[in-house]
Amino acid sequence: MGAEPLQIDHARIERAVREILLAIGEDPDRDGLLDTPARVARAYAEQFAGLGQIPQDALTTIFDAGHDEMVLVRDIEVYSTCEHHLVPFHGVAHVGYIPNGKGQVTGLSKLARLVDVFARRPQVQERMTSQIADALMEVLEPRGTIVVVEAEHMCMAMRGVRKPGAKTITSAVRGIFRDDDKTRAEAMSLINAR
Ligand SMILES: Nc1nc2c(ncn2[C@@H]2O[C@H](COP(=O)(O)OP(=O)(O)OP(=O)(O)O)[C@@H](O)[C@H]2O)c(=O)[nH]1
Ligand SMILES: [Zn+2]
Repeated sequence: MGAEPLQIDHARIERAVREILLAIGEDPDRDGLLDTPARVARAYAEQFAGLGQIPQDALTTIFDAGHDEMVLVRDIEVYSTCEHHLVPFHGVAHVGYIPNGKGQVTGLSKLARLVDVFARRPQVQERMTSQIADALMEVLEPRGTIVVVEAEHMCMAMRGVRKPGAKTITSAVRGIFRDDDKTRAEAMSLINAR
């Protein structure tokens, strides 16, 4: 099942970027900036491609692996865009789940694809973390899921409070990971094992 692909309005982005360049006192017609509005439009189309996607677009492969214990993919590189300042935040996501009684699992790469569906949108880290967990619960119907995201926000590093290196850690636990301390602790020890 796939959603209608989102139509990013390149011409509109180009007009807006030209306006911003004028507003900061730049000359959008100088050589180096001539192609910038079109480049930004292409970059935004990629950065915000997740707006046109739904979790089912990512979790396309579900099969019976006869495995009903924890599956955890750690250190999934994540690049997203802070919706407050439209600058990047980046880090890693750890995504785990325990399959349901039918032993249904998804392809490992699909967990990383799911992360991207939500990362490639204007985001706050907390919502992105919850959305990944909720989508996994909805599509895979596992016994539970855990999502932990560790990220550095450029809006806190390069501007504003200027604290490079500060890490924000968010987590979302559902099902058995919420109800059972031992299961959650097992996942956290796997996530933190270096
Ligand atoms: N909770 C949360 N806050 C975020 C995230 N990304 C950015 N922020 C914060 O959003 C807040 C926006 O605060 P405002 O006071 O409206 O904006 P601002 O004047 O640019 O704030 P400063 O960044 O402190 O200069 C800031 O504290 C950011 O650090 C996020 O993913 N989650
Ligand atoms: Zn920000």
